[in-house]
Amino acid sequence: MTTYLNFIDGQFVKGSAQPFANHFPTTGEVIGEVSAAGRAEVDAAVGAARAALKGPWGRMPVAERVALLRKLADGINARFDEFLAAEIRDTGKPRAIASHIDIPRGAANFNVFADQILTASTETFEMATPDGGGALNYALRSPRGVIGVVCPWNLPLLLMTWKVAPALACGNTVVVKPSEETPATATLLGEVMNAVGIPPGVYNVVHGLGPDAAGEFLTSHPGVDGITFTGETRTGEAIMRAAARGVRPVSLELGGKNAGIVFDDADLDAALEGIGRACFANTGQVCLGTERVYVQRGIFDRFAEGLAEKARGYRFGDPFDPATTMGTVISAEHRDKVLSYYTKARDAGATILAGGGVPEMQGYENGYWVEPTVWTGLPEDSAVVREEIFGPCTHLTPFDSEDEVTALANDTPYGLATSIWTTNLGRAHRTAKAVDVGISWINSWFLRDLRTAFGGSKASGIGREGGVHSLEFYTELRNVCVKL
Ligand SMILES: NC(=O)c1ccc[n+]([C@@H]2O[C@H](COP(=O)([O-])OP(=O)(O)OC[C@H]3O[C@@H](n4cnc5c(N)ncnc54)[C@H](O)[C@@H]3O)[C@@H](O)[C@H]2O)c1
Ligand SMILES: O=C/C=C/C=C(\O)C(=O)O
Repeated sequence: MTTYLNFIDGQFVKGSAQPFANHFPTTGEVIGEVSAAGRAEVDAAVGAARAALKGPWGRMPVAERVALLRKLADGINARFDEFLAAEIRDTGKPRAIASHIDIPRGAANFNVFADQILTASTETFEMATPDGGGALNYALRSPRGVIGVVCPWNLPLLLMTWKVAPALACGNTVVVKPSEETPATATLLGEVMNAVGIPPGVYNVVHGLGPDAAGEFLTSHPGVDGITFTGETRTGEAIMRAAARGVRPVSLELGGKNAGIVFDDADLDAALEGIGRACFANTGQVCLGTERVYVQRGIFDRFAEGLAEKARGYRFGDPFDPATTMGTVISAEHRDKVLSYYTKARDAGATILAGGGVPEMQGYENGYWVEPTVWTGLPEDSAVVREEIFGPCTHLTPFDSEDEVTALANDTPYGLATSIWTTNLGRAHRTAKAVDVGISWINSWFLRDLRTAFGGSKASGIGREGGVHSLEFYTELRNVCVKL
């Protein structure tokens, strides 16, 4: 049985809060115990992070920091199989996903921001002055300080280092609060941090729940200078309230109810492949995923049957088996939440084109399984179409015109992502401009250039991370004016 310890000032330490079990979602069995941090450990972690800013880390030249970031990427890759096994045991996600997405990106994020900080420039302005001598303005970037990092459970390592890498690249120190569902890879990264020579206190991990626990203790701690959060919108609201005390900046990557839009001139096979992944990849637990698809009437029936066939084509099983293409959802509670929407859809009279229940799983009866599901026939104001479910399910609605579908797509409090499928160039760009989201894909989905601005509008978040946008959050930009 594994014990997941907190990582504070370069040491693994037990927490003073009530420990809790960690489950393997595939079988429901307890595989470990999480040593939850109390206020004392969170305070110690923030103190260690503050002290590290004043130590060698705070004085380290950029080139040295960059070399250490690259060693972190190498360190994760050198222990790839350990990180892979840890992520699979925590999430139940198939090896095929964790080995191609989670762990490679979890390592790559450190190289991405090592490159970014090396080439980052700041602005300079010459100005005229009444005496004719002129003046020069130049900008300086300085670290924001101690960053609180609060993470979700769907892509645990990837989404954690998506924040930690730029934070460290910019010279900050971090206190990470992984999701209570997925403690393993953040803990393992502590070992890599020590192994490559990251000074103690630069990277700290405190485990625990959110409200009235490590999450809240961290985000309300006065020693935290900025908070970066990925998770549910309502949690983001709670974190904003905590950050308001002391006027700390927040970067929020929140929920979504993303629309897929398929016009009748789309490449049908490409649209089915892309929308299929957007609906069902990672058992539908991807914030950028698609839980509502609008299909132009001319191809609706063909598309609906094709997507239903995709849903029926997944193979459930042992996530370590390379042949498995769909795993469980993260927890019994989340399974029950997803199945409650399956019930709502059925009770509301949805036409169920595929799935709608729980697969037969010989030998894995206690796993948190749900079937990939495709519905149609519900009104736009139904819960299934309005609310984020975060499972392998989607609702199809036919449409006729471009104006109609952009209105349908925008009729949501969220604004995270969309994918648009058409071979008409003008319509593609018009629709991408008209749909009010942070990220639009045309004839593609989840193609990620990590230099681009990543984030959502409306209830999907505040701020952008990625490329230079991360530097905007993880540094303070200061102007110096010199009289010549
Ligand atoms: N926009 C994005 O990039 C993105 C990416 C991944 C997931 N998400 C969203 O995340 C959600 C799923 O992840 P989740 O269930 O872990 O989200 P969640 O909000 O339940 O939890 C996220 C983290 O917040 C912590 N937390 C909860 N309440 C807190 C509080 N009051 N104070 C401080 N910390 C608190 C949790 O312990 C966890 O570590 C979905 O809504 C999904 O859309 C968004
Ligand atoms: O579930 C949400 C996925 C987010 C992905 C990223 O933040 C990324 O690809 O950088």
